[in-house]
Amino acid sequence: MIQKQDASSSALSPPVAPIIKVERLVKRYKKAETNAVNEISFSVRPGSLFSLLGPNGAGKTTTISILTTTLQPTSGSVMIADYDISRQASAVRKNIGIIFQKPSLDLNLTAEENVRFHATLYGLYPFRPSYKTMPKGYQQRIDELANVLEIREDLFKPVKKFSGGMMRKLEILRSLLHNPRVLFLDEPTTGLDPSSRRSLWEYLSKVRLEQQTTIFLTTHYLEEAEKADDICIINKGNIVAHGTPAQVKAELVEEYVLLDADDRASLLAELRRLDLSVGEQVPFKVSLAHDRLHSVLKAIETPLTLIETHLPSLEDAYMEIIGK
Ligand SMILES: Nc1ncnc2c1ncn2[C@@H]1O[C@H](COP(=O)(O)OP(=O)(O)OP(=O)(O)O)[C@@H](O)[C@H]1O
Repeated sequence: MIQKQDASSSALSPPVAPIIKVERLVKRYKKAETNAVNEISFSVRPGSLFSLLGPNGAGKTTTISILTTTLQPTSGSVMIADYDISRQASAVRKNIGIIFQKPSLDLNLTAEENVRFHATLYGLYPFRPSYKTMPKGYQQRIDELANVLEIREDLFKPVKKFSGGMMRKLEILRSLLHNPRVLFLDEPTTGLDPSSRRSLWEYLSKVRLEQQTTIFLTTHYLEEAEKADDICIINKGNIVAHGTPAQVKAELVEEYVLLDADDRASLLAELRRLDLSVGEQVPFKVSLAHDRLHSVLKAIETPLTLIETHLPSLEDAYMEIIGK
């Protein structure tokens, strides 16, 4: 198992206190025979994009529900922005924004009304009957976010006229209104077409850069997780890999090149002289990181008839882990 628990500290930068710290978290549902989440520990760096990946039933929703204070853990501890989720749940809620799998907008209201009612419900601003009569602070914040998300023009339109992508943007806007330090997204792009999915990602990275928000994401889409700073793969309630996408890939899937030549004896002798790990089977399979490939190929003098590189994708790593 890969576990890079302390990706935040390096020789160049001082260690940064995690914004989320999960320690030995366990959830066992009533009457269940096994733990849905089985003593998992990980931490998330402030301002980073963190992705929790796993197949159906892995324990992602259970974990995100505990972290967002909607489900009680069986044991273990979770700290978010220095608050304990069990003892300081309301302080945790003030510091987080949540976007659930199912949209929760009122289709009969305009976009701005949806945001206004939410803001009033959460005690962020006193209720006023129109946008114009709301406090200046509210108007400025909603304008700023609507500009980032590029839905300024649509703020006063009824939500029932919105596309799926626009609704998602509105939900993001609404969840960011109180400046949360962490935004939780549970499979946010499920049901969106590829172009809405792409633009949602652009908006999320913009928001992350401009608002310094930490993003905690669960997804089934590997290409989305590949954009994350850190990923954590869970399967049957256990962490099976944790690190940057590159670390997960590098440690789980081998990078190699297949080489062949008419004069195989000469090629094999050369590969061995270059101190490369290679078997007798043809074509020769040479374990080689891609950054060394060029120099090794230049050093080989035997004329080659085959050069085939194999670079692992996160998908390869994922299938490798989940298949076990
Ligand atoms: N309310 C519940 N009562 C009993 N068992 C549950 C409950 N919710 C989830 N489980 C079980 O806990 C395990 C983890 O489920 P969870 O929903 O957290 O997985 P997931 O990774 O979010 O899956 P998916 O990708 O399908 O949403 C599964 O075995 C599931 O059957």
